[in-house]
Amino acid sequence: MDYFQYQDTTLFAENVPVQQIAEQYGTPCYVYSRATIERHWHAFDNAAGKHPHLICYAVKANSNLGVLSVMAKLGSGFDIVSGGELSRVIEAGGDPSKVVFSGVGKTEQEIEFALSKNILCFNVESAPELERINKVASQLDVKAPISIRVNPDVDAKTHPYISTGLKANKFGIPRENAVAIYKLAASYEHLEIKGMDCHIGSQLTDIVPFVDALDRLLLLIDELADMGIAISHLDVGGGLGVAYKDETPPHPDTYVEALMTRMKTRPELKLIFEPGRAIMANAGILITKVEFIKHGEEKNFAIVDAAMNDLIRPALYSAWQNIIPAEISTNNPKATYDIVGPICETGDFIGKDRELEIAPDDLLVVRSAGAYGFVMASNYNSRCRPAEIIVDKSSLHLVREREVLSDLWKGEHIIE
Ligand SMILES: Cc1ncc(COP(=O)(O)O)c(C=O)c1O
Ligand SMILES: N[C@@H](CCCC[NH3+])C(=O)O
Repeated sequence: MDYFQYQDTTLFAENVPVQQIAEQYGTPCYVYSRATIERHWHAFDNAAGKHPHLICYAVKANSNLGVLSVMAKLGSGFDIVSGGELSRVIEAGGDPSKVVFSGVGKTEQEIEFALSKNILCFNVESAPELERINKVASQLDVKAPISIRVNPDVDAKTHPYISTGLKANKFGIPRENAVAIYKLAASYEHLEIKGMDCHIGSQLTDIVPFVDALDRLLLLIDELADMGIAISHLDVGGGLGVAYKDETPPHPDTYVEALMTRMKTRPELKLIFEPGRAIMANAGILITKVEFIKHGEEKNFAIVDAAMNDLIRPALYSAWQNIIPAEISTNNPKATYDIVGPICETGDFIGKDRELEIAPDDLLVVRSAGAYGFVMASNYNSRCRPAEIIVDKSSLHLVREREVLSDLWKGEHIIE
């Protein structure tokens, strides 16, 4: 079921025509479907069934408070990578005791903040980080719950910029050093070993690397158990891919069920999932308006009001996202366009070589824009960042106002 569908020639977001959203809130704007978010989240949760588990939505994919509040109402946990993300989770009504804290560079202030909120676990990425967490916990006279992020060294076969499970990556502890680091953790008075975690990359479309990684971690858990180090949860990270074009990633339930087959003999070991993209990417669109049509010698350009500052994935990863009209029209000649923004960079494109029948003032919709969209937006070229809206059946909720000019220089000062 797709909640962004045409009825006749008109594209709808749930029960609302996209055109109406643009008229009400202007363009460019991001729109997220509540029903889609909930359906994706439940797909993970239901597939895990009765086995002890927690879905910790990866906040980095889309950290809008409205989105987080939808997730919080479902009883979701959260995977965070900064004090800022923890603050957002709390602000949105999320439960800090369901928060796992990932990331390679946690500061003392962030650790102290997270300890004061009694988070579920720190996913630790290095020996110096263990030492730092122990130090902060001892100052507060508490025990910090920790998990070690083990790098299982499996090739996730994804874009090199978003592959994280290989030896050459900055993330995690190499498999062969894992026992030593767990022993080190056990020696610290203010740490409490809770779990083991991994995250092998993002936009993975094959199930095999996930299962391989899980198998490697389970062997390690057994090895630690023999040494008297008990692990009570296993966090398998995120990374499940989505269909942007013709990819065929496993459905969340197929993915979760594949991992569950390995867990049948371990009813006590709680599983944690950290999906980001799989929940949010196809729950969101970016609406943009065609400003000009420009016919060049070699190319036709549709210059739109969204740019790489609003959605950087095409420019950064050559990512392909579908671009479709809000209203199908046959009044205009069919032509092949590069869809580009107004920013002064050749790399400022949203899509290339797209066949469309469009004219100035038409609305275009960039699909699969709910994850790593607004969160990676910037003010480059002093452009105000777009509005964000959640559609819930026939209701629209403005969950982030479009920036205004004075937001651009907030906190800046001129000198005399
Ligand atoms: C530790 C960790 N967990 C979860 C995620 C979410 O990944 P994805 O959006 O691919 O599910 C990421 C980002 O790749 C991550 O670094
Ligand atoms: N930002 C990336 C994904 C990064 C994953 C972060 N761990 C994307 O848009 O695909």
